[in-house]
Amino acid sequence: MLATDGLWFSYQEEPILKGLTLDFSRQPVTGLVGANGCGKSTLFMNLSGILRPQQGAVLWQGKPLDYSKRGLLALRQQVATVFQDPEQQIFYTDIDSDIAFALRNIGVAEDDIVRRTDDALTLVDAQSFRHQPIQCLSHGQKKRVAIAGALVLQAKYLLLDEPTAGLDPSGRMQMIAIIQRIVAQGNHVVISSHDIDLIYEICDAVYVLRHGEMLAYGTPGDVFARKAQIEQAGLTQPWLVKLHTELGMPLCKSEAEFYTRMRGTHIKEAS
Ligand SMILES: Nc1ncnc2c1ncn2[C@@H]1O[C@H](COP(=O)(O)OP(=O)(O)OP(=O)(O)O)[C@@H](O)[C@H]1O
Repeated sequence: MLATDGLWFSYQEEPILKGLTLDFSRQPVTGLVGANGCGKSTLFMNLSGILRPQQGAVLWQGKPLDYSKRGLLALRQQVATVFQDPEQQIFYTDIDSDIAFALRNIGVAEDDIVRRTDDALTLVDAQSFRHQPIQCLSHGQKKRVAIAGALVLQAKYLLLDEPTAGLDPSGRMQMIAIIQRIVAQGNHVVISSHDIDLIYEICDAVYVLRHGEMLAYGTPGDVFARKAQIEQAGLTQPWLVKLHTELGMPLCKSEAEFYTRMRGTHIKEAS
């Protein structure tokens, strides 16, 4: 269980996160949305133990986080964070060494390292560029290497900060498929993103933050239907929700579902 209980965090004297009580274990994929500066990255750094709340707690497996070196090492094997900028997380020039780095650090046997690295690279579709130097990779490819570096730990929770930022449409679709594969393996994913359509389509639950406070929580369909509240948070509704609220079209979870339902409607009208 990964959660927060009345968490307050300030930089210097400035409160940024204000009494957040959130639970990321309720659903496989939880979204975190809010305007620039509302505290999403700060929350991720609290969840991964990089920052420590001044009041309240991060709860891991039902207990307040243990900030000892040992406690944090154990946490980071179970809760892995992939930050927005992949350059922040890549240390080596060759992909295999970079991904194996964390496993060597925790003393995993070499045979296991080879197997786990191979599995992680397959999961993120990185086998085709596995032997290229990292500096020759595109932004999207580096992002996938950074995710593989987190997956290799076999963490139960993956925190993804802006997973689709800077990706072209096909890179974005590939990222969605990767996230779905990670979830299909029984893991939890928390996604912080300004890509509101991604959050709507891929998440099972969404938290909306505003100035460090929780403004709303619920299923994407419920949360994004509340237009005034979404605008209050500095956000806009996903396009599929706009079609529903503005034009009365059926509320669909994905583009594919929308086209299927619309085709069905047209066929009925034509006959
Ligand atoms: N190291 C720091 N020292 C002081 N203030 C900081 C620091 N890092 C972030 N802040 C401030 O904390 C607030 C929240 O920042 P944070 O990066 O968590 O927001 P965010 O929701 O992730 O924003 P974005 O959507 O732009 O990525 C902002 O007002 C920011 O200026």
